[in-house]
Amino acid sequence: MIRITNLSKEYRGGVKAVVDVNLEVHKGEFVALLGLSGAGKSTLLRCINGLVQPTTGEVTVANLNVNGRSRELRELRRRVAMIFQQFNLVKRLTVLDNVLCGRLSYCGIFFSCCRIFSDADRELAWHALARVGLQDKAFQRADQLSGGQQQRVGIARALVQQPEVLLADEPVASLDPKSSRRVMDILASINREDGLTLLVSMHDVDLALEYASRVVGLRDGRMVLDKPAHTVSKADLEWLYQQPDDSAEFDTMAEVAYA
Ligand SMILES: Nc1ncnc2c1ncn2[C@@H]1O[C@H](COP(=O)(O)OP(=O)(O)OP(=O)(O)O)[C@@H](O)[C@H]1O
Repeated sequence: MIRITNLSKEYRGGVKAVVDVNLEVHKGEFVALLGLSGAGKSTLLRCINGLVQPTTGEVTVANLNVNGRSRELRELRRRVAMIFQQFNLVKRLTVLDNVLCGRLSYCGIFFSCCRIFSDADRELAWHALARVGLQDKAFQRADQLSGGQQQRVGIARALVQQPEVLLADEPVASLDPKSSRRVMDILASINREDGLTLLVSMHDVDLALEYASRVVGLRDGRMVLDKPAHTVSKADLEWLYQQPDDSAEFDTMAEVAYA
């Protein structure tokens, strides 16, 4: 479903955020992306949906080239939805209107500018709100909701896009433990019931190991861990989260932890 080949991203100023990453994610997998702050998780996710242009390498999603022609990119943007740590909702719009924003890529320019949605779109939005348990908040302004509720709106917006892949950039980093679990439960049910492929960057290792089927770890932009979640050991995590200063051997260590 997602194929990443020799992907590197160097930002202006010479920061190497992603270094020669090769990764294949299969349909229906639930992959947690782990690593220290600055390890390159967000950059990698953004390269997958075309928000960041890689310096070298290639990404395809469902055989569509992320850096291909603009028509291909438009199609890809429909198939790949993303949710963010800070939710990225339009604060002054209602919850329902925010969810309907997930349909914009299916409308013509006129309809999307005027925010005119079909009955079918509205039905999809109601259904998505029911799935995340927020139908009763449909007509409230988005900024009147708690963080956990706003993230659930973000998920509903992603669902109405009817994507094949859902990328989530630290979706629970700003939430309390109870809200985090609720969001993770919803993501797990979407993965299980809809067969959506999930790639989720996280800082909470326990949650990642509990919910994901596979763990990919980045360190200084390099992929240094790729294992089924149930086989990830304490030593793997210590290695992954070792501060760069702690490990003079890092550069010379040839072997990475793979299944
Ligand atoms: N737009 C940018 N311009 C320049 N450097 C950037 C840019 N975005 C990220 N970086 C740098 O690239 C590196 C990787 O950042 P990235 O945000 O991808 O890491 P991350 O693992 O997602 O971190 P966090 O967990 O803190 O979100 C960091 O050194 C960061 O400072």
